[in-house]
Amino acid sequence: MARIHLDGVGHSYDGGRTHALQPADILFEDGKTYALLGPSGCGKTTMLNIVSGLLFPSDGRVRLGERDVTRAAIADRNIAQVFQFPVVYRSKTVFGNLAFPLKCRNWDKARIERRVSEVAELLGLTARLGRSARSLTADEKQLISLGRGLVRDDVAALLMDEPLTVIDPQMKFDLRRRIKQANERTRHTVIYVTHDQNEAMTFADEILVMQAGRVIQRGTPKDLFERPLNAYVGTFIGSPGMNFVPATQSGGEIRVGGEIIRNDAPTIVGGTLTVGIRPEHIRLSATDRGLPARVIGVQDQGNVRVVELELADGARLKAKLPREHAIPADALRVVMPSQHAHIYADGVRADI
Ligand SMILES: Nc1ncnc2c1ncn2[C@@H]1O[C@H](COP(=O)(O)OP(=O)(O)OP(=O)(O)O)[C@@H](O)[C@H]1O
Repeated sequence: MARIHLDGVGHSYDGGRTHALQPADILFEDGKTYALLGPSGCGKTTMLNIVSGLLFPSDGRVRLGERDVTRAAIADRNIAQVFQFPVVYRSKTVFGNLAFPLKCRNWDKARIERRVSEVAELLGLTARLGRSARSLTADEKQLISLGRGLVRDDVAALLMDEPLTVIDPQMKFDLRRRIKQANERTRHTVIYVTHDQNEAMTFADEILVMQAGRVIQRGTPKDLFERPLNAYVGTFIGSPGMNFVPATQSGGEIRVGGEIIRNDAPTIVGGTLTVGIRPEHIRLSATDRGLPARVIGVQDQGNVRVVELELADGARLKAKLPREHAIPADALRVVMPSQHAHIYADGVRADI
């Protein structure tokens, strides 16, 4: 197990004309689980491949613990990696596949059997240990790839690149929980690439949100949900994403549609002001407090409803309400609790 330090690391695939990964300092602490989250092409796999050694960075140094591994071969890094699509030895049994990384390191037979049976149990593969890998479904083959990633408890880090893409959606939730449990025992440093915010939020101790080759915010799932630093993170995280509604400032007061939403605002110089508020934090009221609004549409999501609203000035926003909360039919008002209403100037958090 080791901390991973990307010291000024960046990468250009075209000799420096453009950077797929902008040079930056990034630290992954020992024993924590990280998710790299962002849309396709933002540089997640590039960063992961630099850590694993599949790619040598064009800028900076990579350190695993105290060791500089910037130009070290993959085999010299003691890292386990799981890819998006299954990589299995078709001629071997499930047991043979899971045992392979341990045999390569000359573990004794009893220790191999113990560890393989633990991992097989964790992934629900026990009954298939004697089967040929060739005969398995794509789901099952990916479980073997995951198992090979998890089987060594002495690796410096475990890197996973969208490892659940081919897994049946019903199984994903359960598998995430199992992988997390396995890791709570081994305390590997894990870096997990995903473009799925649910996956990142449920799996990681800390999430690095990426956009166009940069990490634009890192924090716990709670931090990113409650305190997004910019509109990009606010809308990328959450379902639906954060609402941003036009606002005005006068002294310490921030108003939306003439209503005071905050009275403790710092002086904000320049930029278009908006108030950012999560759909989960909006309340609807039939009393005279709050902003007059009308319902545009209601989306039923089972135990919650997402209500699309329009304010008197035409601004639109969404509220996410528990099913049992009534939606007032007349004189509907939108209440934005001040502790959840954040101020943004040109899409950047301005009240911290
Ligand atoms: N081998 C390569 N040669 C040239 N450009 C590349 C290469 N690999 C990736 N890129 C480019 O680098 C940028 C970052 O790609 P990368 O695969 O790291 O992003 P990603 O966030 O992992 O995306 P995805 O989720 O689609 O895999 C993209 O613009 C991509 O087109």
